[in-house]
Amino acid sequence: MGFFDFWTEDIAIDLGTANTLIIHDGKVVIDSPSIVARDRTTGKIIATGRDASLMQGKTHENIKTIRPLKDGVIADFQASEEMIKEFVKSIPSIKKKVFAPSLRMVICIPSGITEVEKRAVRDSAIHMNAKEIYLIYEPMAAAIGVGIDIMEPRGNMIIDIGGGTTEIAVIALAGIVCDKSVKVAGDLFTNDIMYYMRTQHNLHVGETTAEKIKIQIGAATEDLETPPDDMLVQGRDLLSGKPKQVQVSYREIAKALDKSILRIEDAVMECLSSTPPELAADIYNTGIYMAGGGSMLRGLDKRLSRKTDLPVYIAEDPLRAVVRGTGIALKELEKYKSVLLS
Ligand SMILES: Nc1ncnc2c1ncn2[C@@H]1O[C@H](COP(=O)(O)OP(=O)(O)OP(=O)(O)O)[C@@H](O)[C@H]1O
Repeated sequence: MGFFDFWTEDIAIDLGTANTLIIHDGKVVIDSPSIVARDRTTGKIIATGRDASLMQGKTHENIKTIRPLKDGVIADFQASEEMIKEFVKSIPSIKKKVFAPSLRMVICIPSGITEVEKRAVRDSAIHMNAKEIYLIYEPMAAAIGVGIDIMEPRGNMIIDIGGGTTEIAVIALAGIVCDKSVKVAGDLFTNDIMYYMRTQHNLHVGETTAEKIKIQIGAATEDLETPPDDMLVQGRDLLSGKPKQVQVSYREIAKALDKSILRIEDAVMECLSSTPPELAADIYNTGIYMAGGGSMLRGLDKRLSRKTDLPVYIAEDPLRAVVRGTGIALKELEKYKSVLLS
């Protein structure tokens, strides 16, 4: 270990549209919604992560909640930098330090990201005192995170359904052979539910409530083997303006999400049809792996399996697969150098 290594901390970041996760010393030390709350009069950030997320939809005119990432990329640079700084500062072993350490970072990025967007991620890391920065594509990180040996001469398909994007990739010999990134994921599912409640029940529900509906009774198909019970949903009646409650079934939510899921199905089929035949033969044997929070939507694995005639497996801890893979790449930098963009 060099002298200056005492001042260097290694961190792996999954900077997601919905959640930011950080691994430090081999452990997940931050797992928090990607949200900040800003005081409009002073311009200062007054809450970050979970605290800011509790304020969402309940703020007055002096407070604004911001989600700094949109569709997997940084949309508000200042807010995103301040958010990551707060997260890094709150890591217990870094908090104890008198001087801010310099950082060696591996950050994962969507595969459909542009050069300008990559530059923005790098610049943000530099402003945070990062002296070594590596970027890794999300599907690659997800594949490592679910335990796929990406170095092998064997094709594997991975689908990462996050908050802003769904990334589909075929990986072999440590490279992405073909990929497809669509802006259809958890956030759009939530919007679909808000729209459905407005148009079918005349009920205006907020984003937080719509996300709760998605998690509690959301489904990708109307024929679930073990369906969840109906849910009572409260919101504001669009006609009378009064608070109102309605009962909603998973079948209704499956209908509400159908169009978005069709778009994911199409993207998967497109990726499969551009896969070279030898790799397609491998995928026939290995099946498809899914990661990301969106992959937990009930029945989505079955629906994709029916569509592709392939077995579909969901990662053990889908919300953490990407950060786990990013953390492994950080730990074994030499081994994974060929998949890291420096
Ligand atoms: N049980 C569940 N069922 C359906 N969706 C879920 C469930 N749990 C979490 N989600 C959704 O998963 C999404 C977040 O997933 P994840 O943390 O993987 O995304 P992200 O990495 O922040 O996004 P991106 O990769 O697009 O930048 C959210 O939209 C959330 O509502």
